[in-house]
Amino acid sequence: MEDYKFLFKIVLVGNAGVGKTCLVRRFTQGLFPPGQGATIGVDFMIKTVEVEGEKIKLQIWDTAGQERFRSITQSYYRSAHALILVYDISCQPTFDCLPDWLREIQEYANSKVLKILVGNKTDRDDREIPTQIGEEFAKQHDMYFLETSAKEAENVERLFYEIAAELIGQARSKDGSSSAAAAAAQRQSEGSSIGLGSFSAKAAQSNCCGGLASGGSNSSQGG
Ligand SMILES: Nc1nc2c(ncn2[C@@H]2O[C@H](COP(=O)(O)OP(=O)(O)OP(=O)(O)O)[C@@H](O)[C@H]2O)c(=O)[nH]1
Repeated sequence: MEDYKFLFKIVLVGNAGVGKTCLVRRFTQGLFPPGQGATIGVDFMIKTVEVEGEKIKLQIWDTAGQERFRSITQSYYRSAHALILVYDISCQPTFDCLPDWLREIQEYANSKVLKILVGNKTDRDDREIPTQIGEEFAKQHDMYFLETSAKEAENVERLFYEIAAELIGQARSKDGSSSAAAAAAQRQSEGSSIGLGSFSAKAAQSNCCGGLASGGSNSSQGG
């Protein structure tokens, strides 16, 4: 039987092509998969981590950035303990859409959800959004901030471990009340510590800024 102290749900949102799937794969599988297609609907993966001596199960939901899936993805916001809002530091339109994403979050997520702004693709040398601009936006909107590269594994572990640590802190500080109790109540034995959700697949990519960032193909990824 698998034993863990808390289960936290983390949902990734942001424009198509910013690298949400790659961040999740890097963290859960240690891979930077070539030729990721666009996410259809929602994918989820599970990883158990150890933080401050506690076993924590992270259920990570990777949502589709494409507009046409918005009604599906919105339904996953509500139960999230943390929301990671991702943009691409080399693609201004993905940053310009952040206020729209915040409106969605405001409307559909729990008001106390932990929000993290992530500027991904720091390995690219065609940066359009300076770090400071991202930082300021995050501060204005009461979000944590981190820049990452799924490709080079920069700050990816840190992102998820810091979220886990923060959520543990929150759960402990209101021990006995909603969040800790809810998380503890969800303790249950399940399968392996890393698993791929099955009700979505990857299909042909529609990318941000009109083109593929790194020669992505249409290879489909079974769900
Ligand atoms: N250079 C670089 N490219 C990246 C990085 N992360 C993702 N990419 C590329 O960006 C493209 C889109 O990545 P995905 O992870 O599929 O993007 P997504 O946000 O999940 O897209 P949707 O599923 O459509 O919402 C792919 O070509 C990736 O190879 C990164 O850290 N650096």
